[in-house]
Amino acid sequence: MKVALVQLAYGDDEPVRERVDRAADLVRQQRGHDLVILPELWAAGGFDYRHWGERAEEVSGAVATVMGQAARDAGVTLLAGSIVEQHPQAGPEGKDLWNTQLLFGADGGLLATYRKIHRFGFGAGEPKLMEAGDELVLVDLPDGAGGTVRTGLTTCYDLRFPELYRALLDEGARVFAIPAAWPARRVGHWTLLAQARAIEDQCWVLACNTAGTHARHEMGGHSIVVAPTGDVVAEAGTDEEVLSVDIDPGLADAWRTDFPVLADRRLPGGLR
Ligand SMILES: O=C(O)CCC(=O)C(=O)O
Repeated sequence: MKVALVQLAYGDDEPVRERVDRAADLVRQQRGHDLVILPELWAAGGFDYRHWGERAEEVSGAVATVMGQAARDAGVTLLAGSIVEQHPQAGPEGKDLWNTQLLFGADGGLLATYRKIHRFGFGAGEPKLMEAGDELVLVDLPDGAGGTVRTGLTTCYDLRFPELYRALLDEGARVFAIPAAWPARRVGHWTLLAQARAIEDQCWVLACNTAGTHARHEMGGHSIVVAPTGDVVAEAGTDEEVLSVDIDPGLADAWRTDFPVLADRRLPGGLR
């Protein structure tokens, strides 16, 4: 299964429309891959809270339209990172925005959406402006060999919450796909937690971060592909870069057989 992680770099000086066209061109250049992944909130700006309201759109909006076309032009499954989703019906906290991933099939059709469950910002940014998602999302993605591989979708800060990945594992995940806008200051946590999730759940981790500096936040880059064994198969630097990697989805099951740690899971009585 050939995957491409498009570690987009952007700053405040690039108009959103140009960024969208540039990202679409990068996706079109990935023809031949089975899966292409973009980072979190790359069009609206991962930390550009002030502009989220005006840049919000429905899951059938302008960014989605361009990304669907790019997926179809390239003939790839495209996890187009996330958008600031505006929905006519407000959520339980009375807000109408979500941080929502868009997944397109190779025919350009929208296959799935995932609303970020853990909002980052400690009372500012996401928790102030957005609702939290509350649904696990798993999709069976083409594995490049005529089959499919069960893939769990999560976003950025979700990476800090191992119980979410256990839940995805228990729903059959072999791969975790993780678009992000993770800052440079804590990039050590990012690479370490990506490896931890791969090791503890014996899954592939495909973690696509943002590069560049926007809204006074330097992004960390270091997009990373980690095998179910914990081996780092590829890791980007800090600039814009496309990580192109051939992964064997069957390695998750092979490794679980070789090293059957998941079969030894136990919960003390009170936690069952
Ligand atoms: O957890 C972190 O350190 C960064 C998370 C983050 O930037 C996000 O979820 O947007």
